[in-house]
Amino acid sequence: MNTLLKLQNYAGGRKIFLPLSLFLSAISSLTGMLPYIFIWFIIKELFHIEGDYSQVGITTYAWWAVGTAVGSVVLYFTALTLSHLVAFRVETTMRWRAMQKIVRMPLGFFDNNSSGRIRKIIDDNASITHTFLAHQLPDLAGSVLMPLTAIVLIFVFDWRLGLACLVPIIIAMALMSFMMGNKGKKFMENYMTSLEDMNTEAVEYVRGIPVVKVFQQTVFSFKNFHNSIISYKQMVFEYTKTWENPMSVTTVVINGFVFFLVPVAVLLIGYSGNYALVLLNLFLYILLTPVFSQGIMKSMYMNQALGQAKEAVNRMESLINAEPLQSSVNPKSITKYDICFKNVSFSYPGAANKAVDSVSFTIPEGKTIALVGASGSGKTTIARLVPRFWDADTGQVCIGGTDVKEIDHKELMNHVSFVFQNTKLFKTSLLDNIKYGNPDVSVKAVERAVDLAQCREIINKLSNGLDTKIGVEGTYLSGGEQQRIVLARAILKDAPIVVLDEATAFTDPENEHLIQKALGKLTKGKTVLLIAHRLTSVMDADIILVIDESKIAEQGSHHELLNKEGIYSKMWNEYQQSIKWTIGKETQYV
Ligand SMILES: Nc1ncnc2c1ncn2[C@@H]1O[C@H](COP(=O)(O)OP(=O)(O)OP(=O)(O)O)[C@@H](O)[C@H]1O
Repeated sequence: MNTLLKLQNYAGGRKIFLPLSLFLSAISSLTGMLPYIFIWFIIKELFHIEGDYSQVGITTYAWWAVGTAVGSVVLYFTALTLSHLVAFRVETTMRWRAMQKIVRMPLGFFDNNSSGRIRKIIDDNASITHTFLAHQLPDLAGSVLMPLTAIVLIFVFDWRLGLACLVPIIIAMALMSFMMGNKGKKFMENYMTSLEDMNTEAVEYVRGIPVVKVFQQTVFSFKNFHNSIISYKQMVFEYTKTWENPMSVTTVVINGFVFFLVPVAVLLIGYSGNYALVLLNLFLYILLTPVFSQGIMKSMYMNQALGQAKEAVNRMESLINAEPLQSSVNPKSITKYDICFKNVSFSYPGAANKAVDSVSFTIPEGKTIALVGASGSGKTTIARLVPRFWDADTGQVCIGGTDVKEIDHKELMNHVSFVFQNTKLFKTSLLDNIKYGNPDVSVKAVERAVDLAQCREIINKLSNGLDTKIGVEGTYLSGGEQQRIVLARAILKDAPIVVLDEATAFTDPENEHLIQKALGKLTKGKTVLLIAHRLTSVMDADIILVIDESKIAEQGSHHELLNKEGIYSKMWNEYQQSIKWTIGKETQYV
């Protein structure tokens, strides 16, 4: 019931259709019982059992039987139409609300929730609620009411045959509640989680196929994907095994009413004077018992469908009700572009240790600060607190003296450009890729950004120039070329604050030279936060912060830090050694 109320919240103006559909399908089920009773009267009249033969009576009963059968079908059809109307509305609203929430989530949310998982949560769960509301719900009323009415009827016509019918019903119900108990609920939860895991791992697997092929591996090399399939298989197999015996007994019992009815009827014929009436009642009960079988089977599937719908709504709501990025009631604008971290600490959700621990520093407007340090020391996390991938747990991250939480989100995004190592180009034209986020800029401005980002020779070698579509008809760019296109996008944006996280990583020397040139144009006169493993890229920074185990360990200019002979100077020496080293021999560093 709770699930139905939750679903109704998404039905908007069609809320009333849900109870209406249930009501009509309930009436349809009751009406569907009437033809059996009219047939009973027809046979009674036909064989002169307890009364006079009446031609008018038979015809009238026959018409009533046909009329109620047709009426039941019409009512059911109307109930289905309403349930479909409400199902489409609920599904659309759920998808809509989930999508709206996703765009309001902190960017860091997408680090921990892969696109595969999010797609699964939204697509699959919305579809499950649709199937439940449109197709299964109308049967809910019927599956409850029909057997209940049938139970009343069997006692009205002959309570002794009624008791005989009750035996298989009780056995089936007991087995059903055993199968559907807590174990069933837990299974549904695990089942949905398992499907999500498999989906996530499948997406990861498909993304990693080039690596799998290069190393001549099979699906078994993708341990997580393989494990997710195996654990899904095991869970479903074990659960199915627990159903094997009770399900077989239930199916036999609910389809074998006749074996319980016939012995009782034989006894009754022996004791009762009116054997014709006993036979007539037996005939009616044999007609009615498939209603029980159907009802019990339906309510069994209904229970399962209800459990699945409940789990689907809960999962959908875990996304819809997720904590979005907090926005200020009186959002402020950015007027100055210095960045200040005031005693900032941050831990990732569920992590035991802080990823950023009491970090304080200032980047004056127009200056460049570089973060260096061992892998996992917290550099990326610090950089990502500026554009609010996450919000600091304690302390403040300020731009121009204003806490980033107080700044209007759009304003913040407009004033910060970030370029990361894993760049993203859309499968559309180069022009659209560069203009992304600035759709109204002139082609002239795009051309200028292309030149500044050292992309001219990339454009010139493509037959359709800027209109060439990426990722189709064999048009692919190298990693370094893609990086330069992304830099053109950032140059066009011309944001006063630039965050660069490993923007030159994994590029060949030729590309690196061009990228460095493009970065020079992008960062000129801007407030820059730069992360780079190659220490030669950071030596010109105004200040270098050395991050060690989530804290600032040292800070100063390149020369100041070298003179300190601390962590930075050690890193610098190791870096020099590493670039001296070549395969097979050591070359002299010049
Ligand atoms: N999305 C995340 N969820 C949970 N923990 C994370 C997440 N991203 C990073 N971490 C953890 O936070 C710590 C700091 O990571 P961070 O990426 O900031 O380090 P880093 O210095 O930038 O490393 P690298 O130089 O390798 O990029 C690490 O222990 C890392 O495992």
